[in-house]
Amino acid sequence: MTKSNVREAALDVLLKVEKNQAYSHLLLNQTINTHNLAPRDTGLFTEIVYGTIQHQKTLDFYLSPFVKKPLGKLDDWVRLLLRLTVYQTVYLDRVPERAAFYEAVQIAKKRGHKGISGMVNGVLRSLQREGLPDPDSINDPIERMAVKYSHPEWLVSRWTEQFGEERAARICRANLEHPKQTARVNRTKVTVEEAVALLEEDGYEAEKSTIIPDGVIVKKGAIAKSRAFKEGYLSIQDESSMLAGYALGAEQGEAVMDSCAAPGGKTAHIAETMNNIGRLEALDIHQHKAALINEQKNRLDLDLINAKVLDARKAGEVFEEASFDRILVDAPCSGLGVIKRKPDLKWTKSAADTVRLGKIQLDILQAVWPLLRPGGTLVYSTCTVDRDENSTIAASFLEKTPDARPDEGMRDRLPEKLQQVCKSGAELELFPDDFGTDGFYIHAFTKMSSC
Ligand SMILES: C[S@@+](CC[C@H](N)C(=O)[O-])C[C@H]1O[C@@H](n2cnc3c(N)ncnc32)[C@H](O)[C@@H]1O
Repeated sequence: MTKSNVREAALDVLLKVEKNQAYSHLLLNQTINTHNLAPRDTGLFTEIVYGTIQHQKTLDFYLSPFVKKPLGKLDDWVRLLLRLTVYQTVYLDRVPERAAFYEAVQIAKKRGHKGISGMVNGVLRSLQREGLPDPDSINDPIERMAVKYSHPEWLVSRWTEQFGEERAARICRANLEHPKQTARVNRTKVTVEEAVALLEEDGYEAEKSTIIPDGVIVKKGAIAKSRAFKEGYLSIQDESSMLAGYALGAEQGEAVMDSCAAPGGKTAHIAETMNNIGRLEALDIHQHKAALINEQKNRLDLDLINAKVLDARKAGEVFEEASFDRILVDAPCSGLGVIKRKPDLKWTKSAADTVRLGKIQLDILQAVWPLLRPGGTLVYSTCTVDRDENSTIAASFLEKTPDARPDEGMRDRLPEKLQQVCKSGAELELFPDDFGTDGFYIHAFTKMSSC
């Protein structure tokens, strides 16, 4: 595939993301497979798609002085072509400006009439001549931060209110970084050292995580294609997500429920910490997603996992009261902690989503609570950075549940470095700028014995 086709393929994906609100990571994988992109093109293609979505607000700020009408009034493909071209010239060292401009005009000629290619050429040349406008010239602090770090204003304003201006800026900056490629070692099969050695033997650049004992960072090579992955020694998982398993602290022989389990990343971790011995019920509301849990179970040889299609809010109709030692509620959430990996989330989610999802989270917590035995542990976790979910929901749950207490022992079950950033013994609010992971939230509760 030529470079120009790579850019056209990127433009097509961006158009689909914008029009259908389709998820970029799914479309990206589809396009790589259907176009049979060579590995060297895959890198540029992925970079252009993610980078353009990630930086779109800043890119629009750069472009708008040079486009006569508001950018929103341009045809979608023209706006996206301008964005992706400026993205390459500003953020990618290896793409010469001349080449990116030339390709953009060629694509515009192919897709539109002569006037459009002339307009694209004119805008790009003016920008080249006059230089990029400076976001620091914006007076309003929220708008300035939103433009500078390419986030929607509602989100910047919300994070500033919830966490202060400095932390909000750090979150936004961290969201623009490239995500680390990380995996969790299946300790029922190999040690971390053995997994790293196997990856290196196969030409991967891998090292132990500095924050998670079972974690591996892979700097070069696709984990999913590795022998170690195929043999079931590794699971692809962000280091932050590995924390839920530690916080739960499930042990061999216990009865455990993972109430929102698909695709099964944390279920598998729990099964590994239980040494594949005991009882592990893994629920998910969606039939097709429960199949993903079974895929993990089979690949990793963790046969204690019992996947079930079930709405956790109805778990009481299926399971007996007080029948579980530990329950994980890794709840559906707005995902605002994973913007680094899924940049479309910041443009598609709204404040209303956090309220709607927060309510579902609370309903699930209350529904599964009776199934926990006295003295047992429930861990509530999300991959969002938002207090309308997370701490507000945890507080509401505690208020409505007389026999629930914060489990102050949770912090001691976490890896050492994470203990230092816990808000209390029972609560961790992990920001994407803390250790370069995704943002994550954990609150552990324990059930009082009624005596
Ligand atoms: C954050 S994801 C879970 C990720 C999973 N724990 C992992 O580590 O792979 C939330 C999951 O909850 C499921 N879900 C949403 N509402 C649910 C409900 N009422 N009962 C059970 N599962 C639900 C979704 O289908 C989704 O798979």
